[in-house]
Amino acid sequence: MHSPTVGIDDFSVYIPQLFLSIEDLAVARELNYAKLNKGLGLEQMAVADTREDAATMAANAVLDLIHKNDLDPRTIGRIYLGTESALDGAKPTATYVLDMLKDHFADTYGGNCFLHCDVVDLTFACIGGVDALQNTLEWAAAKADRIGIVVASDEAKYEMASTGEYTQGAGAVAMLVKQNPRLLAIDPDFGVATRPAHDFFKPHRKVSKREIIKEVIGLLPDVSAEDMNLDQLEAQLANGLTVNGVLDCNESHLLIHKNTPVFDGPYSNESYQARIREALTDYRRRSGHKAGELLQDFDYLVFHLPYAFQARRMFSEIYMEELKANGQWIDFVDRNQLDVPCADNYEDREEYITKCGEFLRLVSKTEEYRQFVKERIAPGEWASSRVGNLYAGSVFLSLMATLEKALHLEETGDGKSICVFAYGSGSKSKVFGATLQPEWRTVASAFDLERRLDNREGISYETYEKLHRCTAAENVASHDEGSFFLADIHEERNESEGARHYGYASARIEPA
Ligand SMILES: CC(C)(COP(=O)([O-])OP(=O)([O-])OC[C@H]1O[C@@H](n2cnc3c(N)ncnc32)[C@H](O)[C@@H]1OP(=O)([O-])[O-])[C@@H](O)C(=O)NCCC(=O)NCCSC(=O)C[C@@](C)(O)CC(=O)[O-]
Repeated sequence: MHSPTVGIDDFSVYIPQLFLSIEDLAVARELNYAKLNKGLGLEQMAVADTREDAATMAANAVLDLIHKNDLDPRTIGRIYLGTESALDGAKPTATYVLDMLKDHFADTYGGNCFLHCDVVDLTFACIGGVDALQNTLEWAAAKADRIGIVVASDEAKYEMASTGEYTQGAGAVAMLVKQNPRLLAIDPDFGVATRPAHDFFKPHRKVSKREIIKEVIGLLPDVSAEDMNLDQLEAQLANGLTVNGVLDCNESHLLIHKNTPVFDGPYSNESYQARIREALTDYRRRSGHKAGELLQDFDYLVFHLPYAFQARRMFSEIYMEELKANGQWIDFVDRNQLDVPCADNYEDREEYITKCGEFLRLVSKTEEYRQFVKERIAPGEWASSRVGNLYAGSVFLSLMATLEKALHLEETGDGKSICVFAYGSGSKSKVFGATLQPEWRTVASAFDLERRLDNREGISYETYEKLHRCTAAENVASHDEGSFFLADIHEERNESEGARHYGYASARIEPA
């Protein structure tokens, strides 16, 4: 049976209005800016404002997609959200997105205009958006008139002064998924590799009441925790069944969920490198593509980018394996006068593994590899340099950046193909192929990505720190009309505790 062409018809992006220059962060942290800029490709990081969260960013991206494509909300069968910045442990963030959109379109299409729209969150670190896409592609393939939206939205926030801080970012990418797409047809074969890992995660952190009491006593002048009867204080908090406060709860401890992850940078890089290699092998097994033909089969390679230069740094291993598979490796080694480490020369296995890592870095510094990066990978890097990590949205931002860059290249006609490498910590990679469709130029010309990034507002390091510490009471951006915002969070400890309410700031109409 002939299977229909399904894929992405259009993209919309929402990036917060505020950014911090990486140079200013480097000065504040006394870091070597050349390392961050030349080594990791960082220029700016998008910073979420006080009244922005994963739901507002997703809703803003979806709203733009709906307007751009003149969609009737009643025809949208699903909105699937990929996020690791969930606002609730049970209620999907996607329901908040739906709430905002429903209110926005109620006057035109009625208050029930999204009643039959299926929404859900998919979470798998940075790859949740790709999981949502794969699922929605299969759904759209099953029936001709199905229209689905996939949106990936996150705030990538790390502890201050950690090695993740300079990779931070925020934003959302929404995409329209349907049959006969104008932009990108996506092949049904997705290669996948999954191995449970603790390279980056956001656990529920367990804090005992005793620990909190000790910390509070430590803040008091002239009192020491040693002088207090901690057992008695703790026992006072476990009386009866009613919950009278934060510490006066029934459990012996509190579970705290933080947006900032626990992570091991070098290990996360190793996981990324291994998983994309394994997923590529699986992709070949499923699709029939052969080892050694990657650069013949695909014009561009697009990756999840936790920072702009991640892919170029991690891909050298696959590059080497490709050359080995197509018989060009020996010539490459000779031309570049490389000394290949040989296991027999090392008694210590660790030393040999270190040598192999150093050797791969040398491969990545060759002129041939640099040229390969310039042509196949770099077109997808520039937006990441200016935005930082979007977590679930990063791989899609990189796709948009590649297409917007390709607009300026005459030779990029329809029929050109892209191999996409997605990664999510924890850990999983998916590899899939996409092909540019005849109308891709018209669609990509309206992305407006570069102009949107140019129109943002730079903030000082001091303002960034306030936003990071959540001490700014109001939005900082001087211009935030035409977007959804977080109005308030219900604070009273009753049946509505924690409920979030959102609003929409209408765009100001400038006098003629
Ligand atoms: C990613 C790391 C580990 C990087 O760690 P790091 O210590 O910042 O950087 P590094 O030392 O590994 O590399 C610095 C590069 O700068 C170069 N350099 C040095 N000095 C100079 C100079 N003066 N001039 C020019 N270049 C310079 C240096 O040579 C090197 O480049 P190389 O040669 O290796 O290509 C860190 O930023 C980190 O911990 N980040 C957070 C975790 C992360 O992003 N991991 C990435 C993989 S996991 C992932 O992608 C999933 C994730 C994070 O998105 C989460 C999810 O799935 O939800």
